[in-house]
Amino acid sequence: MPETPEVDCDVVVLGLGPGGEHAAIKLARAGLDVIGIEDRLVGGECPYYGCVPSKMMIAAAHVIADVHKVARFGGTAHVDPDWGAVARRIRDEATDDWDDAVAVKRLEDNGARFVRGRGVLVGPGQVRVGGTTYAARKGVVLNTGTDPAAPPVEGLAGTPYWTNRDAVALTELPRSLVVLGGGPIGCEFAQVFARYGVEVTVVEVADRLIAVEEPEASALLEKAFADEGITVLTGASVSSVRHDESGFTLRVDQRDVVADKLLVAAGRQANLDHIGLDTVGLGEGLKVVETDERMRAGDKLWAVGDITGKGAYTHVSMYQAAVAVRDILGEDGPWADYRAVPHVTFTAPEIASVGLSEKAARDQGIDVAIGTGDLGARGWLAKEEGMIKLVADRERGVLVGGCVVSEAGGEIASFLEVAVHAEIPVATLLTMHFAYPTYHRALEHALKDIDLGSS
Ligand SMILES: Cc1cc2nc3c(=O)[nH]c(=O)nc-3n(C[C@H](O)[C@H](O)[C@H](O)COP(=O)(O)OP(=O)(O)OC[C@H]3O[C@@H](n4cnc5c(N)ncnc54)[C@H](O)[C@@H]3O)c2cc1C
Ligand SMILES: NC(=O)c1ccc[n+]([C@@H]2O[C@H](COP(=O)([O-])OP(=O)(O)OC[C@H]3O[C@@H](n4cnc5c(N)ncnc54)[C@H](O)[C@@H]3O)[C@@H](O)[C@H]2O)c1
Repeated sequence: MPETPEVDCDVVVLGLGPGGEHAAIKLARAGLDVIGIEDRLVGGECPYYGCVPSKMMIAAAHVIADVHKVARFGGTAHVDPDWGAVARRIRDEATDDWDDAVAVKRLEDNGARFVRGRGVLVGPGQVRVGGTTYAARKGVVLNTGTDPAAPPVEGLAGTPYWTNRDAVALTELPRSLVVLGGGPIGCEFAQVFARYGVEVTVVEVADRLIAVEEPEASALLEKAFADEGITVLTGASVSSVRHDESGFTLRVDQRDVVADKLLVAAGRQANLDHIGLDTVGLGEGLKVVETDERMRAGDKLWAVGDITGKGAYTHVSMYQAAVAVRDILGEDGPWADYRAVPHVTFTAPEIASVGLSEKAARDQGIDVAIGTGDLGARGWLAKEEGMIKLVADRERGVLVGGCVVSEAGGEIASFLEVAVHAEIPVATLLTMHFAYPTYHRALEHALKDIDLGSS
């Protein structure tokens, strides 16, 4: 038997999503011999199929919808939506027609070596691609990310349903669409397509949209969707899916829901099967890879990104990559801390959260005090509905979480990120100035609403 060719290096990065790409470039710039291995496109889901194209679609859809506000303030305006312009921008400006040549060049220009192919762990610090083994003296950074998951619904597997990867590449829109799953992906796409004139139905098995968020946030989003003519079926159980030349038929509880196209946005599955985890002592069939505060997952192994189960967000993946890089370079932290992880669903209104929800805080046994408020003077001026909900630890007198539902909610929530991260006492926050009439001034009212008692 001929020996498998072996290529030595300091670090192999297996999977080049946002975190893997970041780690490979940082480590190579620090002088290490790095090999990055990617099966599809360098950069992963975010630039080609996720955040970037979806947010381009959202930017366009929100502008289109804003035209309809003219009548509410006085005046008339007319808009002719053109999906072709959005599709061209995604193809040309966001994805280079789904070509990663620029990203590969950036990797190599920074000193890393690149291998295209599917890598499999074959032992601590060892990854095989095709017939070649890449042996990493320091170890492997695992960043294999997720694929769209298909729920086990009868008939679904044999149909030409879409996932996010199809949705971002559409050049023409259907007349009608069912979105299966009312999480962040389903809701963002549902609103974009509805704003471009598609008749949209969202089918969600949970009793509310984006069920990980505060119930008050879900209620506001459901109202906004209803106002825009999006049909939302919550607590809805899909027993079968059929497809023929007239389109899709979903059996939802006791009725049929019919549409031209079906978008499945019912969650993700981690790319952890058949990648050789058993060869590094982790076993097969894992849903997430457990890591310590340095992102170490085992002997000569670090893991970053969605596969760690700490929040499937680009900023988490890149944060974790920076932590792993520090550990690999022998630096002394800071290590991973998830108390103030933010996340934003870019619907209108935007739902932005930081840290713990009320339920999560209570589940942790925290003595919870809640403060709520509306969007204050600016909300009233702009005729925007929204809300602020703050979650405080009464014992420590600090915020442990918060949710802002508002236009630009993600920006307003940066205040809460600082407050939760730096554990600034609520009493100190209340001594601040809050500009009038901003949205963030509404935070002051919600802070005043928190009853910290006498402790
Ligand atoms: C529609 C949509 C919208 C989103 N919007 C946002 C947003 O607004 N903000 C936000 O923060 N997050 C958003 N996300 C989530 C975000 O895209 C992910 O959290 C982000 O991509 C980080 O993923 P990751 O680093 O784990 O790896 P991924 O991006 O999943 O990349 C992993 C890479 O590993 C490669 N790979 C897998 N297995 C192998 C193997 N065996 N060998 C070689 N290569 C392999 C894959 O081909 C892939 O390129 C969105 C996601 C979607 C789908
Ligand atoms: N703006 C952002 O930051 C952003 C945007 C999109 C996605 N993401 C990330 O990507 C992750 C994945 O997003 P997602 O929306 O696909 O997943 P998700 O798991 O967050 O939501 C999926 C939804 O589908 C529902 N569902 C599952 N099976 C179903 C069925 N058979 N019938 C009806 N409903 C069903 C679930 O109850 C859930 O509400 C998110 O959790 C988030 O971390 C982030």
